[in-house]
Amino acid sequence: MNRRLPHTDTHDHATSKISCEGPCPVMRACGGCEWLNLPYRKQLTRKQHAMEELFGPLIAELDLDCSVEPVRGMGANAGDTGKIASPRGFRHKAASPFAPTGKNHIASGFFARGTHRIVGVPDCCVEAPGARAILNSVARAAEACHIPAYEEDQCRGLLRYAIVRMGYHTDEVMLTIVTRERRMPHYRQFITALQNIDERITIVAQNINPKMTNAILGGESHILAGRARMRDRLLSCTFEISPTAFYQTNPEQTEVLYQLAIDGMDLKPGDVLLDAYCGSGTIGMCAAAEAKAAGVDITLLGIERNHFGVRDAVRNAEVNDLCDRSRFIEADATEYLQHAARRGEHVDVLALDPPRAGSTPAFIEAACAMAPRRIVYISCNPYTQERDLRLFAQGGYRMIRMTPVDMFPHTSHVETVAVLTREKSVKSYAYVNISPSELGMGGKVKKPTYKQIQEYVLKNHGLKVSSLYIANLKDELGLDKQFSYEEAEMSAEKRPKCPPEKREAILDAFRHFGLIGEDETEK
Ligand SMILES: C[S@@+](CC[C@H](N)C(=O)[O-])C[C@H]1O[C@@H](n2cnc3c(N)ncnc32)[C@H](O)[C@@H]1O
Repeated sequence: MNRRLPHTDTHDHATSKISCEGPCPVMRACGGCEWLNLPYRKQLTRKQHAMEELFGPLIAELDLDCSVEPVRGMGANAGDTGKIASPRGFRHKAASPFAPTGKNHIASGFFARGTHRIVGVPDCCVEAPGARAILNSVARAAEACHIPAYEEDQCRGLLRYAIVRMGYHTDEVMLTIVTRERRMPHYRQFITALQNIDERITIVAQNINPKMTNAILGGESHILAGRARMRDRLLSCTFEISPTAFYQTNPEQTEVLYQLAIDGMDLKPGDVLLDAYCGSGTIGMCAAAEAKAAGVDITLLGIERNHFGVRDAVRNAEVNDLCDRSRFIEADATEYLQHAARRGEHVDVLALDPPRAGSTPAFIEAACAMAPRRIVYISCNPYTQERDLRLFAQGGYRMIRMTPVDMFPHTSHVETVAVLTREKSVKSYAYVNISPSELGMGGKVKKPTYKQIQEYVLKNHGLKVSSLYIANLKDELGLDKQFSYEEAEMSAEKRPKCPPEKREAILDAFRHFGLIGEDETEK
């Protein structure tokens, strides 16, 4: 690859460098760092209070023997009193949209809050040094090569975004351009210009997004120059990352987050660790590597629905010499867990790190039925996590640790790590869910599926009902011979209690599907 020192951006709007020590001149327009003017200690105090307010009632209601631990902030002094330096340069992934402005000029920067108007940003103090300069230089390279920028409102033009990922423990940089279509004029000249932006660029990739959407990435990607993946390290592992696979943006705090998760797993020799929503397999592999270094061999299973994430995870297992005892599966986490629970698969420790929407009731139900000794729930949205923790509690899990981590200084976002253990008094029970024939995967469907019953109840009563509630009622009415609480040795007190309105709604669905007669309300 050609090597040249970084460009100097010569455009008017880009010549005045933002001092990362002073106030940010585009803070109001950009809206990305709403707390930038608040001293860092105050930010941490606010986050701590918000988490105590959120999880306090849950801890009190369930009479849990834990409290919200002090938020792990950035910087060595984050836990002490006194002034804490305001974190800078911690975002190792940055993106810029592009738009044409005037004759052969391309604007780069951020979309002004709630609009498609681009605010020029010569430098950004929360991004890793050099990241913004690379993004702005992509616009200059496109101008030089006559690559038209995309017009959001008209859906025409070519160059939509650029995304840059800067290594944390390595000096590698991956640059991905997002275009409306694959074909580009002056293709070779443009790739060379991109490679020449910064000597650290080891990969130039192209992602194609033809859709009129606010999502940055489209479904198709390929490498234009350099290697297929960039390398970085987290804790004791090396990771190879594809252009579109998920990889955390704040690596310094990711190590704090992962270490808390690993400590919470308390892995023992021979354990099976299931890492759900595993991305490129980073949490599970860091845990397996740390255990291995301590002479504790475990088996690791990762579940992820992003094809590229799974491909990277398989490759990363090889890179970290963990492939004999690890497997990564491309699947929807809920569907996988339901099948695994039905097959009676064994898991000792479950780690889950779902997206902001949180996990699903069906995932949690199946997870509880599999009865792992520990569950470590890492969350980027504590509000959906709190909702899910209530379901885990109903399934017999007690939270023993709750630690917030500040992954996104200058914003109100907090990530959290919850460690749960299984209550000793909870007996295992048989897991019932949609059978393969009910899913239309074989055999003739004669009865309504659990899913059909759930959909009917949601549509006609506006209620979400779990398959365990349906199974419970089927068992009570003698409608299902596949499952019996008696056989599962589950006493009446331990069975899930279906609220009366849900019970009526399920009975209505049974009537609708002809499972019980019109006048059969109770048996
Ligand atoms: C917050 S990220 C965590 C990734 C990884 N644990 C890490 O720390 O890098 C959430 C991941 O869940 C994946 N995901 C989202 N929905 C999913 C689903 N229904 N089933 C499986 N994976 C899913 C996303 O592709 C993403 O990789």
